[in-house]
Amino acid sequence: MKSIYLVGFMGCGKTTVGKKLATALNCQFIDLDEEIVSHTGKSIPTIFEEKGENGFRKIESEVLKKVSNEDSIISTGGGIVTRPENIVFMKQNGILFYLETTIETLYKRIHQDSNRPNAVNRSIEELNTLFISRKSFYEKADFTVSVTEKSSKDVSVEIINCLNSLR
Ligand SMILES: Nc1ncnc2c1ncn2[C@@H]1O[C@H](COP(=O)(O)OP(=O)(O)OP(=O)(O)O)[C@@H](O)[C@H]1O
Ligand SMILES: O=C(O)C1=C[C@@H](O)[C@@H](O)[C@H](O)C1
Ligand SMILES: [Mg+2]
Repeated sequence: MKSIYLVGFMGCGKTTVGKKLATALNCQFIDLDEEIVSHTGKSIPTIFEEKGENGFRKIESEVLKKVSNEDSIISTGGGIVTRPENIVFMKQNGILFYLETTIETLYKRIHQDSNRPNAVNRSIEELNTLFISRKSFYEKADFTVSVTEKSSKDVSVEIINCLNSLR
């Protein structure tokens, strides 16, 4: 099996669905944000504070390359697609699933969480502007799975069915 990358905006469920998928498929689970924290020894808000978003993106690309293994489910960070080189790398190494939903759903899930510097203190309109600016990059994924009004288990079953249909 190739690596499976989950991409999509903050709050679409990449981490939650990724864990379920890895359990169901009995393979390694890698959360890129968690890897960044363990490689640097710093929280994501601290990295943003100290190095800015550009510094964070540089580390993110390095860690992506370091941890990408075959037979893994890799939940990426919401902004991974902002660097075209990351999309090229992930496409060479695996299959990309875009977990797609509405800005209303995303906003409800993330607006109270202080661990996402790009979401904290942003109105739904501001987040929507960021979402729209990234949409066409997420859509470069091999498959788009709508997650609206589906449980994370349902989403993982849908991804497994899609993978089975490729065999
Ligand atoms: N299908 C779902 N239905 C309801 N709630 C969900 C679903 N998937 C995820 N959530 C909830 O939404 C929140 C965000 O989920 P999660 O952390 O998995 O998103 P993410 O895509 O990994 O975000 P980020 O890009 O910031 O890493 C969590 O509180 C999670 O429990
Ligand atoms: O969408 C974003 O810009 C981000 C999403 C998170 O997963 C983290 O990677 C970080 O908070 C940045
Ligand atoms: Mg996540």
